[in-house]
Amino acid sequence: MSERSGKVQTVLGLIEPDQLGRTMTHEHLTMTFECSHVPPAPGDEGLAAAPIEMKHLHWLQQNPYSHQENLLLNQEIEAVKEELLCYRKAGGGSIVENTTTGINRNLPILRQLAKDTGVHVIAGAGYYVDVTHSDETRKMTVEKLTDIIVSEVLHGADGTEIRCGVIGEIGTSWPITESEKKVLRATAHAQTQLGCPVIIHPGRDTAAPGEVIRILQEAGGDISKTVMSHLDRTIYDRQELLEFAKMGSYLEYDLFGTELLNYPFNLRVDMPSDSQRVQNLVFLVREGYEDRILIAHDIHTKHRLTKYGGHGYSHILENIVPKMLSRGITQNQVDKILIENPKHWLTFK
Ligand SMILES: CC(=O)NCCS(=O)(=O)O
Repeated sequence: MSERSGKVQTVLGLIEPDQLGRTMTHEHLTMTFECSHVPPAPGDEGLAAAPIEMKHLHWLQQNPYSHQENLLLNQEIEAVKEELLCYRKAGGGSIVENTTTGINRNLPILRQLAKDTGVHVIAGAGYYVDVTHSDETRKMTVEKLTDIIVSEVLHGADGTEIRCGVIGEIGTSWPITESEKKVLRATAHAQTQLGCPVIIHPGRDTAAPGEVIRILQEAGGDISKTVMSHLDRTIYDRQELLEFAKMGSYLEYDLFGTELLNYPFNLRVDMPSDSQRVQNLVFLVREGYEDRILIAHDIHTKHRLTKYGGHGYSHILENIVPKMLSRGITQNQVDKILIENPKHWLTFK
């Protein structure tokens, strides 16, 4: 038993699980996403370099990764603070902030935002995808990576004493690279030592989530305490979804608010609409998975903030929950998805 057992670790310290309230399990409050810049289509260079303006909003919504400035969420601390205050007013209690090494985690800012807004913020330990791994990271052994991840949870990360409360989002590509496999094994070893929650960013291929779970399992990870993120853009076939669900991880639909015709990272993917995401939740609930579902918006670019005409952090509470209820998901099931499931996932063993 450690001091963390039975508790949730926020950037302001340990809290009782019942204090969490409604929780978005996959968001970013400050990060940079330059690693995922997509060159604009020929002819769009001017739009890609122009300041963000109302008249360009539709283009930005359809090409979010082709606009360099849009990838700098770290420039919007004041706007994010305002949005978190709105999130609280809308009934939100907590946010899991998934920014890991490679996309500019900033723990002092997370702590300040938590202090200023009263929203519980849980920070993420570990590493994002391979393209962001430093040479030093690539050379590390699994043991060294494990020690670093454990230390980020026990003692604090990035030279601060601010502690992470989950491992992840741990980034993986497709195919999974050797460096990413080492980080996955280190994640499983750290989870075994700490009894903590884990969250994974899978590569953009239907086979990716299952492969990640197999690697974690072989390294001794606790799959029942692991979240598979971004299922929206990763597994679309219902039979394949059920096969994956049987592996036992939490199933996360975390791109609510993203309505995108061409998904630039995998043009074969038809990004679902919010209505289709809700249909997937209804399907999983009917198949008996209401205890395994988590949802969020994964805000990681400027244009999704209300300041820029986006949906903000309260979209699920204000718009998606009523839609879920109107499609036959009960209030009790909504509470499971937004309160009980996050609580069980985030509580240290
Ligand atoms: C920050 C992050 O990794 N978001 C996921 C974007 S993706 O397009 O679903 O991979």
